[in-house]
Amino acid sequence: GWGYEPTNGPDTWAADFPIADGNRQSPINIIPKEAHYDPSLKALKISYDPSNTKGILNNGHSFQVDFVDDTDSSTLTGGPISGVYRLRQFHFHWGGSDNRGSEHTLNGIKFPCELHLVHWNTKYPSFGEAAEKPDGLAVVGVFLKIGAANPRLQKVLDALDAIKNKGKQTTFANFDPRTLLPGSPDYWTYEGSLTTPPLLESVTWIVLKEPISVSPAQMAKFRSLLFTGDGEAPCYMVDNYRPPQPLKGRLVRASFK
Ligand SMILES: O=C(Nc1cc(S(=O)(=O)[N+](=O)[O-])cc([N+](=O)[O-])c1O)Nc1c(F)c(F)c(F)c(F)c1F
Ligand SMILES: [Zn+2]
Repeated sequence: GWGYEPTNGPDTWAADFPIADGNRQSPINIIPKEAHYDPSLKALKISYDPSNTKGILNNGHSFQVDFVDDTDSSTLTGGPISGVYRLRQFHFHWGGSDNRGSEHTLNGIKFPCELHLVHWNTKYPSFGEAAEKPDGLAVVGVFLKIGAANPRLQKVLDALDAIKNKGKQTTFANFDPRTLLPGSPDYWTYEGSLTTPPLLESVTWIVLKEPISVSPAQMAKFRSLLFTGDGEAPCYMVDNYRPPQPLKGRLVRASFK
């Protein structure tokens, strides 16, 4: 199956997922000077219920923290979206060293890691249905930059020893993803896609301007995970990011001047 190695990585995905060469693919390089300030953009309204936390899973491409999404208790509204989007899961993308790892870039600069909080539009009956619609998903992206250790990340990182291999999952409860968000509400937004197969063009991207911090030791924790299953030749889970894709005439809007 698809992955991030030379034989199955981003340059090979178009063979099985032709939409990889589509007109609204993600991620992109964000050039702040070329973004359009849109005064009509609302503030993001994020309210998560930590008791919705369901578990943490090594899915072979990243690790994800899943949330119960059968009620409107953990939602995203406002910003560039209309209606109510429910939090489904969050996950990260990161590099084998601190000079790479993020999917979105800023003026061509890569960050060592990027957090994605995946939400789906409740005007559709399910996540799977929403993922097939042009306004079905909203993903909030947060850059992580090297600095002081981030205490908010630690609870997530401490769970990784239990999910070292692909397919492993463990209990994870009462986590508030809001604690991972930066102080500034400023964001860029554009219409894009999932950045992993099936690369569906159903995502309104909301990329926050202010990064959060992560320490080198914490980055080493991310890099201790394995792409591979128990009993397979071990391959460290690093460089699980897709590089920026062509903008193809899309507008990037900014919520701030
Ligand atoms: O649920 C998904 N989560 C997800 C998205 C991304 S993402 O990078 O594409 N993203 O949107 O942030 C990265 C990872 N990850 O663990 O790395 C993820 O686990 N993907 C997903 C899927 F697997 C499907 F089979 C499908 F039909 C669908 F609609 C989906 F949206
Ligand atoms: Zn992602």
